[in-house]
Amino acid sequence: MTAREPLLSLDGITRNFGAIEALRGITFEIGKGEVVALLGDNGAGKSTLVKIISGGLEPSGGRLVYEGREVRFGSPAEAKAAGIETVYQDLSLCTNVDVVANFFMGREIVKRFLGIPILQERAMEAATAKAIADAGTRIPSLRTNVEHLSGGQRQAIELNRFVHWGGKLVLLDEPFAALGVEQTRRGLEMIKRIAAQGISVVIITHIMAQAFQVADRMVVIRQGQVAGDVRTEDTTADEVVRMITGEAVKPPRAPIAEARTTGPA
Ligand SMILES: Nc1ncnc2c1ncn2[C@@H]1O[C@H](COP(=O)(O)OP(=O)(O)OP(=O)(O)O)[C@@H](O)[C@H]1O
Repeated sequence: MTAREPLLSLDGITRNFGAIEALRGITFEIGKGEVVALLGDNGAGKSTLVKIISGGLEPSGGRLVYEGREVRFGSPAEAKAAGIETVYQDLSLCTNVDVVANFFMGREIVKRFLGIPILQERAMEAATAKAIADAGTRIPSLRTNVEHLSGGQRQAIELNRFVHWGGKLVLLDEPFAALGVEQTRRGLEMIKRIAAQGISVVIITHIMAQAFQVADRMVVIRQGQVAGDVRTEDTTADEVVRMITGEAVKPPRAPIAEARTTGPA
């Protein structure tokens, strides 16, 4: 359980695909400004869970409580409107336009002059420059088409955009899989900076060192259930591996309360 004020609580989330029970009652919380690493073996259910949180899949059962209210996201657009978004490596950027256009995609600043809509290019460029500078991201020129930027720079733009438009929970599924060492280091630093601003982050990673570098808490999923929910400072890589492989469960699951066989006299 998180020590912080919860932003999102998952309560008994299940998801079936036909006869396959991909998620079998997932319960944990994500605190405000907390970085939670979601760990687990292949097929454990991590991606399914992330899709449910971000509106890409509906749960078969259970509840999502977000900012104190039960929610149901029918689509990624609904989750995004609520401030929850999955950032996939550069998939949501338009590569044939520049950084400013990407930053304001669908949210362009337009003023009408004699009834004619005019794009406020300078205002948009200034706002993009400020957001990117505030985040400490370095990009050669905001007028560069995104196709000419590196994978790390594209990811930084996506994250900066998410923060700029009031995002509250960002989900990252193996965000550094295609990045080099230096770009990964910058990406991890950026996650920490984002979290320090009060934004919550869920990161799926198979690389234990990355989880230890960036996460406040680790939630281990095994066969569709939570096998571990621990603060990073209270665990070790060895213990997390044992939770992933099923040799350890932490905290231990509460025994199922025995049914009362005798009623009150
Ligand atoms: N659309 C689907 N149809 C049928 N089964 C699915 C579907 N999506 C996921 N599954 C099954 O649900 C289970 C969990 O899959 P999921 O992709 O969530 O695991 P994962 O932990 O993200 O794995 P990986 O690390 O390999 O990406 C697996 O048994 C998988 O085969």
